[in-house]
Amino acid sequence: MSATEEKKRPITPPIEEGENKKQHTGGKEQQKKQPKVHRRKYKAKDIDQTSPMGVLQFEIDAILNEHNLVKDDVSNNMSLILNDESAQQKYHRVVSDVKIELLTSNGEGLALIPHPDESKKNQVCIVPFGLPGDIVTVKVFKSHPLYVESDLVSVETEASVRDNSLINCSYFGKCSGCQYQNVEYEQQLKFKRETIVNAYKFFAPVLNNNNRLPEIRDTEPSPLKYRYRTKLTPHFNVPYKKNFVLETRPNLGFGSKGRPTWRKDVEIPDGSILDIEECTIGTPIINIGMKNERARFEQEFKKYKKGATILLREDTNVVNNGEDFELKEASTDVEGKISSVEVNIEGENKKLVKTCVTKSRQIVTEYVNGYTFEFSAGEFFQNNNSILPAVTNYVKSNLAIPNSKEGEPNYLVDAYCGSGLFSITCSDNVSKVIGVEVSADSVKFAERNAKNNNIENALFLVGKAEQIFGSIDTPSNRTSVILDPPRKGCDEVFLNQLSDYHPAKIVYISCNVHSQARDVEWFINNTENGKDYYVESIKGFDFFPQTHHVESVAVLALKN
Ligand SMILES: C[S@@+](CC[C@H](N)C(=O)[O-])C[C@H]1O[C@@H](n2cnc3c(N)ncnc32)[C@H](O)[C@@H]1O
Repeated sequence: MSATEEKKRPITPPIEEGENKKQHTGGKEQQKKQPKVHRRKYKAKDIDQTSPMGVLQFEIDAILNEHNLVKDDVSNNMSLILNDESAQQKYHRVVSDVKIELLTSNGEGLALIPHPDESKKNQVCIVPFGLPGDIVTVKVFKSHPLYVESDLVSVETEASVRDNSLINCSYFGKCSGCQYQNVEYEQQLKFKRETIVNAYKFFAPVLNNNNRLPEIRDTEPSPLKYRYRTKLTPHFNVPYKKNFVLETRPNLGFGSKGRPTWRKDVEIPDGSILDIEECTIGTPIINIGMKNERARFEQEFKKYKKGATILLREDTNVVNNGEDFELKEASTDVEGKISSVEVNIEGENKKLVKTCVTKSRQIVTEYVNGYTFEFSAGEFFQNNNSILPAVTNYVKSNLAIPNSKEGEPNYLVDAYCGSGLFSITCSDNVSKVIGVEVSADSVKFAERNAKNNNIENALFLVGKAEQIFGSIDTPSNRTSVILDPPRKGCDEVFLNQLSDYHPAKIVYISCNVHSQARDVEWFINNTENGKDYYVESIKGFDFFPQTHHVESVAVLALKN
């Protein structure tokens, strides 16, 4: 055996996990001390079931069910893959003739491919940018106990939903931001509705299996399909080395999704961060800001000792036509002039003057349905301004308490209210609004926003939603509650209190329909008064066209 062959040998013999090592060391001479062999073990990470990785487990079950398979039929020998280089090569290979069967909630294709080790077995393979019906070639590059990850190499037969001529961005197919640019918009909306259907199937099985869910409504389209995102955060990396000085400008842009090669019309350079000059889902002023900040970075990158994120947040100044106005601090062009974009408001004698703010503590303004909202540029605010009138109107129309008599008072509790978007836009239909929010900073803005919009019936409290009901004195049978929690959803403490409070209506808005479905199931089936409610409607809103994301609004009402 030559020296090079020697080097290629596996580091350790391929011992199965749990196998008695003595079997391999039998014989007297084996009593001698053997050098300790370090074997790598697969460590499963704790995952939130409602995160994309958690949802994937349900999606794997779905594809297995479809083929009458069980998990053993697709399992991978992780001990072997981690400890045996030749096994690794066998697993991480190119596979052709792969049929994409499902789309995950993360917007990736899911397929079954032959197992590299056992002819009777298969593997579940994730194929980013693969669409249901595509026949593709993939390169498997990472293995997990029940699935493998791959890059899309080429598309041999295109799915009927694929139309690559629709692609609007030269980085689509490698950038991790968009998944659906090559799908007609109507079809994107259908995919998103399917995500909601599946979320309730996976996370609300009791309600789903007992026909206690309404038909999921059609997804509400975004008025803007591109150029809608009012916030972008391009970033860059600097290698971590002592006294390291950057010689060339690092890539500034967004994370890449593997190393796919399927786009034959453009060559997208590799890199964990793609260098992106323009993002077609960002608003015009955000892209002007991106150009300005890239030019500045070109001059200043040597100053950076570590990677960073650049904030680009749209700021909207409402200006009466013909009135003089001064622009606040914002991104400037190479000549030091503040960049701005003007938009006329139809039928009104005012215009919107938009700039791009880069400082996270700076106060910015959004204009929604005639209301203005101020908040810190780095804080949460919905990122697609164009769909906000439709969403806020929908929420408002669903707060009405059934069988109300003329003149009867009615109240609104807006849990997780942020800087007051729903409290304020829904305030004119109700006697009093109480907004609750954990961030004191956001509450200050909610109060300020109520004042600026001449809203006098709103009160905002700093506190955890889980602790609010003690301090809320509105009669529950005349009160509707809005929930708009972060991605992880509500906790059981909150849902129990909500059930004890027993409001007349609940409108639950969510950017993670999986945690929403879990919470709705738990609220109705596990809380004291949950049985008094039914799910009146569920509808998706497309805040992020071209991507897999969908927001969902579920309305719960009291049974008669
Ligand atoms: C998805 S945002 C919604 C904000 C607001 N409804 C809007 O649309 O602008 C969720 C908000 O919940 C707040 N939050 C997070 N955990 C909370 C908790 N336990 N109690 C109250 N608010 C919380 C966050 O600070 C954030 O403002």
